[in-house]
This record gives sequence, C-alpha cells and structure tokens, in this order.
Amino acid sequence: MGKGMGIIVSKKKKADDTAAPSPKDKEELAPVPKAAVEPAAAAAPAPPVEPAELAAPAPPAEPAAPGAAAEPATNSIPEAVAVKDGALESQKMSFDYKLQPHSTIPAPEGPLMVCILDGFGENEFKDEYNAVHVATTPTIDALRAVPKRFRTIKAHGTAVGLPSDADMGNSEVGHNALGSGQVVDQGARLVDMALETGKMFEGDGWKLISQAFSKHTVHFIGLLSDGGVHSRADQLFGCLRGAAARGAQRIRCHVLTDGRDVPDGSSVKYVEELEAVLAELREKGCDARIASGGGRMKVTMDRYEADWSMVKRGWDAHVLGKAPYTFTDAKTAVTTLRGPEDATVSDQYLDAFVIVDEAGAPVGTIEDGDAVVLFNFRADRMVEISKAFEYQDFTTFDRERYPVGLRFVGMMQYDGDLKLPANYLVPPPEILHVSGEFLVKNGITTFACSETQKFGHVTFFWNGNRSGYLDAKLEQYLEIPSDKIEFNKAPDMKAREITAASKEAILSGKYKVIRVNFANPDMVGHTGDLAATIRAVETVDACVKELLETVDQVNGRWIVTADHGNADDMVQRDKKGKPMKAEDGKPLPLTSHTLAPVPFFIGGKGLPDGVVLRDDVPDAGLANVASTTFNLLGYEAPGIYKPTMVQMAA
Ligand SMILES: O=C(O)[C@@H](CO)OP(=O)(O)O
Ligand SMILES: [Mn+2]
Ligand SMILES: [Mn+2]
Repeated sequence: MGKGMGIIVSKKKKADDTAAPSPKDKEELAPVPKAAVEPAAAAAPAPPVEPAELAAPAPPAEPAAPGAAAEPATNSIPEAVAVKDGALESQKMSFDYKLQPHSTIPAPEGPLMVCILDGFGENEFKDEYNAVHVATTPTIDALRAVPKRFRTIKAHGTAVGLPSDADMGNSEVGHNALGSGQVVDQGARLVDMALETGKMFEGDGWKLISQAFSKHTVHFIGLLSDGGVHSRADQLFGCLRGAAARGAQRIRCHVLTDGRDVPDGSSVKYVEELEAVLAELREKGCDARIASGGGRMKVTMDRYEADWSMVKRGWDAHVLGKAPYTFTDAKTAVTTLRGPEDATVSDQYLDAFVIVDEAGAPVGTIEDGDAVVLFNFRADRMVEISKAFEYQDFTTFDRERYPVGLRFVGMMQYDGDLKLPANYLVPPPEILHVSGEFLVKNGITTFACSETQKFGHVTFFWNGNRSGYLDAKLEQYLEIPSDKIEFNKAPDMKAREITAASKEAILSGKYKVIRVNFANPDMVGHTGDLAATIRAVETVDACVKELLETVDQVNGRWIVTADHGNADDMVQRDKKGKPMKAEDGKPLPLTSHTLAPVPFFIGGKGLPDGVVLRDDVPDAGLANVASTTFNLLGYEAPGIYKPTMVQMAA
C-alpha cells in the first residue's frame, strides 16, 4: 500500500485492561480484538542444533560494521563471496564487462554526477499538501522547463520488481533498480511465491526452526503492517499458520508498530488482526501470543548503525523480557503508549513494551533452544539485530544473556557478503552485474556520498545488496553522520554537509562518477509534518543548485532524479483523491511513500546540445537510468540492461 490509498484509522477507546487469558484455558480464549570487513572470515554458518543438545553451536564471530568509514584497502569484496553457487559464479566470472565507446555520444571532459532526491515524486495531486509543489524550488523548476531534458519515470510496483502496481516504491528496490539497470523479483514477491508454492516450508531455514516446534518456542520478530516495504502481515500470518500446522507448540510474536509505511494509528488494527490469527491458532491447541513490541523508529529497526540503542531496547524487550512498560495484552499496550488524543505518540515511536502474565512475569522471553524468525524481508533495518542474534562474541552492547542453541533465521539472508544470517527462509534476489561492477572493471572512479540514514542506499542497495567496496582503489564512499532526532525538528538534515563534500569531490578531478543522495524529502516526509517537509524540499533545491554549478565549472554532466515519491503527498486521500480530515477538522497526515513517478533530468555544460531524451520509451522506470548513465559517460550501455532514455539527435 502507498500514499494515495488512504485509510481512515479511527482512534479506538482504551481497551479493557484485564489480565490476558491463560493460553491453557481454551474456554477463555475469546479473540482480543565499523571498521573494515573480510567477509569470508565471518561466513561460517551456525550448524543446526538437535533439540536435546543445547551446547552452544558456535555462531560465527562478529565482523565489524561494513561500509561506514571503512579503510578502503581492506574492504574490497572477494568476487566469489558475492555469488551463491557454482553456476552463478562461473556466469559471473566469464561475464564480459568491457564497455565500448558510444557511437555518437562523446565522453565528457568532466565528471558525471548522479543526484538522487530521496522521496521526491512528481505527483498528480498538485495542491497544498504536495510539499514538492508548494515549496519554492527555482532550481528544479528551471530544470523542468528545459525541453527534451526532463521526463518522469516509474518508481513503484512491477517496474521495480514489487508484487503489484498497488505497491509504492521504496529505497531498497529503487536503488537496486537504479544501480543495476535491471528489474528483479524483490523480497516481497519472493516471499509471496515461497508461501504460495509451499517452498517456504521445505527449505533448510524452515527445517532449522522446526527443530524447536515440539519442545521449545518459536519467536517471530518484525514490522507489523501491510506496508510491503519491509514486511507484510499476511506473510507473517502465513508463517504462523504454517508453523502451527506443522506442529509448533508454542509461538510468541514480537511486534514493531509501523505508522510510517501505513497511516499513523493503524497499529491498533494490525494488533487486532494478529490477535485474531493467534486466537485461531490457540483454538487448534498452539499456545500462541504476542510477547513484546515497540515502535519501529525506537525499537530494534535501526539501520546503518545510526543508533544502536534502538537495537538494545529491542533485545531487552524481546529476549530478556525487560522494557519500561509492561501490559497484559498488546492492544492495551499500543493504545496506552499512543497516549491521549491531543498528545499522541506516533506508532513509529512507541516505547518498548513487554507482555506479562497475572503475576507480572514476561510471557515470552527467548530461551535456550528456541527458534527466532525475523519476518522482515528487507535488509537494512534487520542487519543490526541479526548480528546481535548471530554473533556469539558480539560486543556492541551488553546482551546480558545470550540464549544457547538458538535456531535463528531471517526471512531472507540480509547481507550476502557477510552471509548474515547464515540461515534464512527464502533466498534473497540475485542482483548480478550491477553498474558499479562495469565501472570498476573499466577503471572508472566513483565517489558516493550521503548521510547515515541513506548511506547504505547509495552503496549497499546501489551495488545489489553488497556491503563494502566493489574496488576500494577506484571508489570512495563517504558517510556524513546523521542527526539522532526526529527529522522534522531539523529538516535541513545534513544536506549542506553532503553538498560541501560532493563539491570538493567534483572539483578534485579524482572521480569520473559522483553519486549523491539527499535524504530530506523522504526522511522529513515520513514524519508527516507538511511545513518541515516543504522546508526539506527547499533546502535540497538550493543544494542541487550548488552542485549543478560546480559540475558546470568542470564541464561535467549530470542526472538528477529520485528513487520514489514521499514529500509529493502529505495527506491521506479518499478514493477520489480528496484530502481526508480527522474529526477535529485537521488533515490526516500521510507519512508513507507514494505511488508517484519521479522526475528525471539530464544536463550540464559538458553535455552536447544534441543529447536529448528519447520519446519512444514512455514506460521507462528507474531501471532505465543505468543505461542512460553509461551513455552520458560516453559508453554504449550493457546489453543486459533496460534501454537507455537518451539519444544524440540527428
Ligand atoms: O525508512 C524506511 O525504512 C523506509 C520506509 O519504511 O523508507 P526508505 O525506503 O526510503 O528507506
Ligand atoms: Mn528512498
Ligand atoms: Mn522512505
């Protein structure tokens, strides 16, 4: 679901705070509504453990964080670890990466800059709630006015490998498509297929967790919504039913509330839906309950090591059963933690909570021999918690207790280089021959820069979910540390610092490709704060102006585009597109991405006048950008990529 598919979420009255029913008593069970990484060194998978034998299975040692501030010399990725099996390896090894000069477009004198305005869509609704439209953006306005050098491209749904065109785009699939020039079936779709075909229940990951079915607890941890960006509730339900049907005796869910990919306040509805499924399982004799939770931006789902304290809060709640708040049922937890109508805490930021029994004891701590499933398919916000579960010698925070003999799996493997986690339910997408590989194999230098919140987007996602450098001698990745606050409070974020660093890189003459991501329209858009998002867009417009002028100084060329919409619609709408209002008359904010296409601009003093956008690729999407990039560098595009959007006019 995405922006433009509004749902009114009515605020429910505080739920009855009676003690949770004993799972044994079916009569009472009415449904309650950094440093460098040598990937190979970290690759030893934890062997499956027999139920009886709870000796430590010696999980792999913890490698340090990839990417961020890595020492280039030791951070390169051995070719062989980026592929999964012999067939793929040989396909990759024998692949011809040699780029040929373009037949009509000459190579530029200066560099090519590719600038991603994260979450900046071209929305059909051009009203007061479209921050892109309302913001004063002289730079982007001028770009839109240049004939044959501006168009929009698709950034959502099947154009980026998602299950349907009702799925909004997101940074993972967007940057994958931008960086790889190809459309691959993404995690959401692969999990759907694994459930539909039953393959989910036949794989090694499932076999591992099924060892815990008879005598231990199976825990499911992840984002509870149907946003389809990181996870989907229906997929969780499929796994829960699948586990119970195959003999799981005891199931515990640890739920992270969303309000970012779905409307704020909808957490209550998703908890009710989950409770109904758990009640159904209890009817069938499986002791199934929610055990802990918290808001996705406060608990467990940190990314790119922006704030490890989030992950510690998650560990404490899910594993140890410790949290600042305890409740006897999850609906009461969520409604209470959201607070009163006039001062609500958003679903994204709910405090950690633990569900306890009548005696105050947590109902679902994670114990020796238990199975743990992270049910998110998307990687970025699962990597840190995976490390805490997977690495026995993990030291980033004090885990206090590390359960012995855990059967730990991800919905997918989140990092193919680190092989993290070693065990998973569904194999992740294979994204081969990404544009960065063509660049490094042809000796072309790259500088990539963003702030922490988007750093992995322009590196890890861009490179087809590979951590670290493709070639440390030819690439420089720069991470500007993000603020650790809600971004509507500082909507400029680190745009000016990113601009300054990128200008320096452009002028240095060291790099042929400059890749920049500005986080503001997306990260501020996710807060639902319209005024702050307008400011975010204006800041980015001013920064783009500086970058374009700098590229012009060195006779370079540029592409300015985006990965998906967000800031371009800040209100929930009804089916006809009419803004929806709460009972108090205030507009209902929209925090999610949108289904809108994104702008695509080309230009630069070093771009010959004859280079224009073609008019025969009307359906082009993000995956058509990579070919275009190679053309603007003066090369023919790789044949396996989606077609270019540019040509030299006759
Ligand atoms: O913040 C995130 O995790 C997602 C939204 O769920 O946004 P993006 O895809 O832009 O990173
Ligand atoms: Mn994005
Ligand atoms: Mn986003």
